[in-house]
Amino acid sequence: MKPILQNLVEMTGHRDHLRLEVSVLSTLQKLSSITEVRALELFTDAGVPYVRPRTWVDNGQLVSTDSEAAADPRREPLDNYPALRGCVDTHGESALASPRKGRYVLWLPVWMHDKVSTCLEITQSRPFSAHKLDVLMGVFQVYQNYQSLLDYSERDALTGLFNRKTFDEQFSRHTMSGLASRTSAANESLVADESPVANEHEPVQQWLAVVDIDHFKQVNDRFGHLYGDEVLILIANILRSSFRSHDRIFRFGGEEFVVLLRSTTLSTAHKVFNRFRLAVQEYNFPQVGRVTVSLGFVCTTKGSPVEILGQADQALYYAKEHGRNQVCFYDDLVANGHLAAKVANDDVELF
Ligand SMILES: Nc1nc2c(ncn2[C@@H]2O[C@H](COP(=O)(O)OP(=O)(O)OP(=O)(O)O)[C@@H](O)[C@H]2O)c(=O)[nH]1
Repeated sequence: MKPILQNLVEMTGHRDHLRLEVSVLSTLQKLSSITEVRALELFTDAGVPYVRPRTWVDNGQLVSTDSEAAADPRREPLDNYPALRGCVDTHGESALASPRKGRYVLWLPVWMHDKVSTCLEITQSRPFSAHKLDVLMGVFQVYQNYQSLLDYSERDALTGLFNRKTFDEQFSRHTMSGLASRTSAANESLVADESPVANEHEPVQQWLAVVDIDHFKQVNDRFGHLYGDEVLILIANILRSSFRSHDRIFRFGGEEFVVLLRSTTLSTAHKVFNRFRLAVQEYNFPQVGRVTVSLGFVCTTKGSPVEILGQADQALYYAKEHGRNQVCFYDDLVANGHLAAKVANDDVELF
């Protein structure tokens, strides 16, 4: 039992979901008779449920992918795993596959806010004994509880979106990995492989948008803070339904939100940001009626996190000063002479 305890201590030392996942798999892998461990990601694409490996053992090492799930060539329809599909549909705790050729597979879905996006898969060469299942479930429970604690610390209490602290961590990591992929020739094929097919004239890139509710102070002043809070919750819901699951949405504080749009072209970015703006404009907010948002966005490939955020903010304030309820792209504003490009200042470091 001692090695398991040591592994649990190591596992709960992580402050990152993916590292925690690797750590739990490494713990499970060390148990006797286990031949294979994987973490599967469950997601839907065009209404069809899929599953793909996110962490698995390769040459004796646990490896993970952070690539876009929908574009992963290893994805399979969830229907290929009937026992797991049945378990997910019935909100089950675990599922055992029918044994095939001496392979016994156990699935443990990770339920979070009544949703499942991760499932651990444990394979062994003989049937799972009751004692073994007890040990596995014990380790899994610790992992699941710790995942939800981590999740809680990463989110804003009012809207359930990721908070500013999480943005700071994820965005600096995102810009660092972007820099690495641009400077490392070895990484180029990986990045190309993981991105959706680009239009030959339009590169696929990442985009950062800052969203701010227009005249939100008036909402609070006229209807009170409770209605103001409800507007924030409803806009967070519209944000969640307007973007894809691998995009990231943060509440930055007050009535300001940030969206990180992954792997898409400039024209698609314009389209989806405007689609979100129109969805807000058309929504009938209880008591309050109509609310609008302004949005400034920029590509995340050039500059430090501070510069990128500053440029999106400049575009947002341009939108605010020129009528609100609109989407402005920083590069267009600079190209048309409406904004002066900010001079890069590598000395400034806020992250
Ligand atoms: N209800 C509620 N209000 C908040 C919260 N956080 C910030 N606010 C309010 O958001 C308002 C922001 O007002 P301003 O920064 O003046 O901006 P605005 O009225 O939206 O005007 P523009 O941005 O110029 O369109 C203030 O009244 C804050 O009190 C919150 O969590 N709940």
